[in-house]
Amino acid sequence: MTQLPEGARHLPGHFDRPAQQALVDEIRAVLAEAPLYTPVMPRWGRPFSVRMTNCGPLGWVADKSGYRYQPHHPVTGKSWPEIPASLIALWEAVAGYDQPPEACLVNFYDDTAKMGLHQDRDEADLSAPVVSVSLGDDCRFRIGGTERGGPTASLRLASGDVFVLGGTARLAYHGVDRIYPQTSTLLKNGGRINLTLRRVTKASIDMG
Ligand SMILES: O=C(O)CCC(=O)C(=O)O
Ligand SMILES: [Fe+2]
Repeated sequence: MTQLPEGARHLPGHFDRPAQQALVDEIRAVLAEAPLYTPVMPRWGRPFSVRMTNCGPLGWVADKSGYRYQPHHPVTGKSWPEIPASLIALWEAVAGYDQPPEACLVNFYDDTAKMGLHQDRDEADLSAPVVSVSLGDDCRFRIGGTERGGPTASLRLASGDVFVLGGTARLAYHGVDRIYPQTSTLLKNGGRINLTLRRVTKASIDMG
Protein backbone atom coordinates (compact mmCIF):
# COMPACT_ATOMS: atom_id res chain seq x y z
CA MET A 1 0.00 0.00 0.00
CA THR A 2 1.61 3.24 -1.11
CA GLN A 3 -1.08 5.78 -0.32
CA LEU A 4 -3.61 6.31 2.42
CA PRO A 5 -6.99 4.59 2.06
CA GLU A 6 -9.98 6.74 0.99
CA GLY A 7 -11.19 8.81 3.92
CA ALA A 8 -7.90 8.75 5.85
CA ARG A 9 -6.39 12.22 6.25
CA HIS A 10 -3.09 13.22 7.81
CA LEU A 11 -2.94 16.91 8.82
CA PRO A 12 0.72 17.45 9.80
CA GLY A 13 1.32 20.28 12.27
CA HIS A 14 -2.36 21.15 12.63
CA PHE A 15 -1.60 22.45 16.14
CA ASP A 16 1.37 24.82 16.46
CA ARG A 17 3.63 24.69 19.50
CA PRO A 18 1.64 27.15 21.66
CA ALA A 19 -1.59 25.28 20.85
CA GLN A 20 0.12 21.98 21.73
CA GLN A 21 1.25 23.44 25.05
CA ALA A 22 -2.27 24.66 25.80
CA LEU A 23 -3.64 21.18 25.01
CA VAL A 24 -1.09 19.54 27.32
CA ASP A 25 -2.19 21.87 30.14
CA GLU A 26 -5.82 20.91 29.52
CA ILE A 27 -4.96 17.22 29.47
CA ARG A 28 -3.03 17.58 32.75
CA ALA A 29 -6.23 18.97 34.29
CA VAL A 30 -8.16 15.98 32.91
CA LEU A 31 -5.58 13.58 34.39
CA ALA A 32 -5.88 15.24 37.81
CA GLU A 33 -9.57 14.31 37.85
CA ALA A 34 -9.40 11.08 35.88
CA PRO A 35 -6.00 9.42 36.40
CA LEU A 36 -4.39 7.16 33.81
CA TYR A 37 -5.02 3.48 34.47
CA THR A 38 -3.77 0.30 32.81
CA PRO A 39 -6.51 -1.44 30.84
CA VAL A 40 -6.36 -5.21 30.32
CA MET A 41 -7.34 -7.36 27.37
CA PRO A 42 -10.69 -9.14 27.46
CA ARG A 43 -10.61 -12.78 28.65
CA TRP A 44 -6.92 -13.26 29.39
CA GLY A 45 -6.38 -10.02 31.21
CA ARG A 46 -3.04 -9.21 29.64
CA PRO A 47 -2.26 -5.55 30.41
CA PHE A 48 -2.03 -3.00 27.60
CA SER A 49 1.35 -1.26 27.33
CA VAL A 50 -0.57 1.99 26.80
CA ARG A 51 -2.14 3.67 29.83
CA MET A 52 -5.53 5.33 29.32
CA THR A 53 -8.19 7.63 30.60
CA ASN A 54 -11.03 9.59 28.96
CA CYS A 55 -12.97 12.80 28.94
CA GLY A 56 -16.48 13.36 27.62
CA PRO A 57 -19.89 11.92 28.50
CA LEU A 58 -18.64 8.45 27.56
CA GLY A 59 -15.24 6.81 27.85
CA TRP A 60 -13.81 3.74 26.16
CA VAL A 61 -12.67 1.07 28.60
CA ALA A 62 -11.18 -2.41 28.34
CA ASP A 63 -11.27 -5.05 31.03
CA LYS A 64 -11.65 -8.82 31.35
CA SER A 65 -15.29 -8.67 30.32
CA GLY A 66 -14.68 -6.77 27.09
CA TYR A 67 -14.45 -3.42 25.36
CA ARG A 68 -17.19 -0.86 25.91
CA TYR A 69 -18.13 2.76 26.50
CA GLN A 70 -19.24 3.83 29.96
CA PRO A 71 -19.96 7.16 31.69
CA HIS A 72 -17.58 6.65 34.62
CA HIS A 73 -13.91 5.97 35.30
CA PRO A 74 -13.37 2.26 36.06
CA VAL A 75 -11.08 2.94 39.04
CA THR A 76 -12.47 6.08 40.68
CA GLY A 77 -16.12 5.52 39.69
CA LYS A 78 -16.42 9.24 38.92
CA SER A 79 -17.90 10.76 35.75
CA TRP A 80 -15.29 11.58 33.12
CA PRO A 81 -14.29 15.27 32.96
CA GLU A 82 -15.50 17.42 30.07
CA ILE A 83 -13.83 17.42 26.68
CA PRO A 84 -11.71 20.63 26.42
CA ALA A 85 -13.25 23.31 24.18
CA SER A 86 -10.23 23.31 21.85
CA LEU A 87 -10.89 19.66 21.00
CA ILE A 88 -14.58 20.30 20.37
CA ALA A 89 -13.43 23.07 18.01
CA LEU A 90 -11.08 20.64 16.26
CA TRP A 91 -13.96 18.21 15.75
CA GLU A 92 -16.14 20.99 14.33
CA ALA A 93 -13.34 21.99 11.96
CA VAL A 94 -12.44 18.57 10.58
CA ALA A 95 -15.12 15.94 11.32
CA GLY A 96 -17.83 17.05 8.90
CA TYR A 97 -20.42 15.67 11.30
CA ASP A 98 -23.22 17.69 12.88
CA GLN A 99 -23.22 16.13 16.35
CA PRO A 100 -20.47 16.69 18.93
CA PRO A 101 -18.02 13.96 19.91
CA GLU A 102 -19.04 11.95 22.98
CA ALA A 103 -15.75 10.36 23.89
CA CYS A 104 -12.17 11.52 23.97
CA LEU A 105 -9.83 8.64 24.74
CA VAL A 106 -6.49 9.75 26.17
CA ASN A 107 -3.72 7.26 25.40
CA PHE A 108 -0.33 7.63 27.05
CA TYR A 109 2.63 5.81 25.48
CA ASP A 110 5.92 5.51 27.33
CA ASP A 111 9.10 4.81 25.31
CA THR A 112 8.30 1.12 24.84
CA ALA A 113 4.50 1.18 24.50
CA LYS A 114 2.73 0.23 21.29
CA MET A 115 -0.73 -0.62 20.04
CA GLY A 116 -1.43 -3.63 17.83
CA LEU A 117 -3.40 -3.40 14.58
CA HIS A 118 -7.10 -3.08 15.31
CA GLN A 119 -10.32 -1.53 14.03
CA ASP A 120 -12.24 1.08 16.02
CA ARG A 121 -15.68 -0.49 15.92
CA ASP A 122 -17.21 -0.21 19.36
CA GLU A 123 -19.26 2.82 18.30
CA ALA A 124 -22.92 2.54 17.23
CA ASP A 125 -22.43 5.40 14.79
CA LEU A 126 -19.79 4.56 12.22
CA SER A 127 -20.79 7.44 9.94
CA ALA A 128 -18.83 9.86 12.14
CA PRO A 129 -15.06 9.84 11.70
CA VAL A 130 -12.43 9.18 14.35
CA VAL A 131 -10.28 12.29 14.88
CA SER A 132 -6.97 11.90 16.66
CA VAL A 133 -4.26 14.26 17.88
CA SER A 134 -0.61 13.41 18.58
CA LEU A 135 1.37 15.23 21.30
CA GLY A 136 4.94 14.62 22.42
CA ASP A 137 7.30 12.07 20.92
CA ASP A 138 6.90 10.87 17.33
CA CYS A 139 5.52 7.43 16.57
CA ARG A 140 5.33 5.06 13.66
CA PHE A 141 1.65 4.73 12.80
CA ARG A 142 0.50 1.85 10.60
CA ILE A 143 -2.68 1.79 8.55
CA GLY A 144 -4.15 -0.86 6.27
CA GLY A 145 -7.49 -1.65 4.72
CA THR A 146 -10.67 -2.99 6.23
CA GLU A 147 -9.53 -6.64 6.13
CA ARG A 148 -7.12 -8.06 8.66
CA GLY A 149 -3.91 -9.26 7.02
CA GLY A 150 -4.06 -6.93 4.01
CA PRO A 151 -1.31 -4.55 2.89
CA THR A 152 -0.43 -1.67 5.19
CA ALA A 153 1.38 1.65 4.97
CA SER A 154 3.34 3.28 7.75
CA LEU A 155 3.89 6.93 8.44
CA ARG A 156 5.45 9.00 11.15
CA LEU A 157 3.11 11.05 13.33
CA ALA A 158 4.63 14.04 15.12
CA SER A 159 3.49 16.36 17.87
CA GLY A 160 0.63 18.57 16.72
CA ASP A 161 -0.42 16.26 13.90
CA VAL A 162 -4.07 15.36 13.44
CA PHE A 163 -5.17 12.13 11.81
CA VAL A 164 -8.74 11.50 10.63
CA LEU A 165 -10.25 8.10 9.90
CA GLY A 166 -13.44 8.68 7.94
CA GLY A 167 -15.24 7.26 4.92
CA THR A 168 -13.96 3.80 3.97
CA ALA A 169 -11.01 4.27 6.31
CA ARG A 170 -13.35 4.56 9.30
CA LEU A 171 -12.95 0.79 9.67
CA ALA A 172 -9.35 0.59 8.48
CA TYR A 173 -6.99 -1.51 10.59
CA HIS A 174 -4.44 0.72 12.30
CA GLY A 175 -1.95 0.67 15.15
CA VAL A 176 1.19 2.17 16.61
CA ASP A 177 4.34 0.11 15.95
CA ARG A 178 6.69 2.13 18.10
CA ILE A 179 7.52 5.39 19.79
CA TYR A 180 10.65 7.32 18.82
CA PRO A 181 11.96 8.42 22.25
CA GLN A 182 13.30 11.93 22.77
CA THR A 183 12.02 13.32 19.49
CA SER A 184 9.95 16.06 21.15
CA THR A 185 10.49 18.46 24.03
CA LEU A 186 6.77 19.03 24.61
CA LEU A 187 6.31 16.58 27.50
CA LYS A 188 8.96 17.11 30.13
CA ASN A 189 9.21 13.43 31.02
CA GLY A 190 8.94 12.22 27.42
CA GLY A 191 6.44 9.83 25.94
CA ARG A 192 3.50 10.39 23.61
CA ILE A 193 -0.09 11.40 24.24
CA ASN A 194 -2.76 10.52 21.70
CA LEU A 195 -6.23 12.03 21.97
CA THR A 196 -8.94 10.23 20.04
CA LEU A 197 -12.32 11.90 19.57
CA ARG A 198 -15.30 9.73 18.68
CA ARG A 199 -19.04 9.88 18.29
CA VAL A 200 -20.46 6.81 20.02
CA THR A 201 -24.27 6.87 19.80
CA LYS A 202 -26.43 7.73 16.81
CA ALA A 203 -28.82 10.21 18.39
CA SER A 204 -28.01 13.01 20.76
CA ILE A 205 -27.83 11.52 24.24
CA ASP A 206 -28.77 12.87 27.60
CA MET A 207 -26.71 11.20 30.31
CA GLY A 208 -28.95 12.81 32.93
O1 LIG B 1 -2.18 6.39 19.28
C1 LIG B 1 -2.67 6.46 18.15
O2 LIG B 1 -2.26 7.22 17.27
C2 LIG B 1 -3.82 5.53 17.79
C3 LIG B 1 -4.71 5.19 18.94
C4 LIG B 1 -5.81 4.27 18.54
O3 LIG B 1 -5.81 3.70 17.49
C5 LIG B 1 -6.95 4.05 19.44
O4 LIG B 1 -6.95 4.56 20.57
O5 LIG B 1 -7.90 3.37 19.03
FE1 LIG C 1 -7.77 2.86 17.08
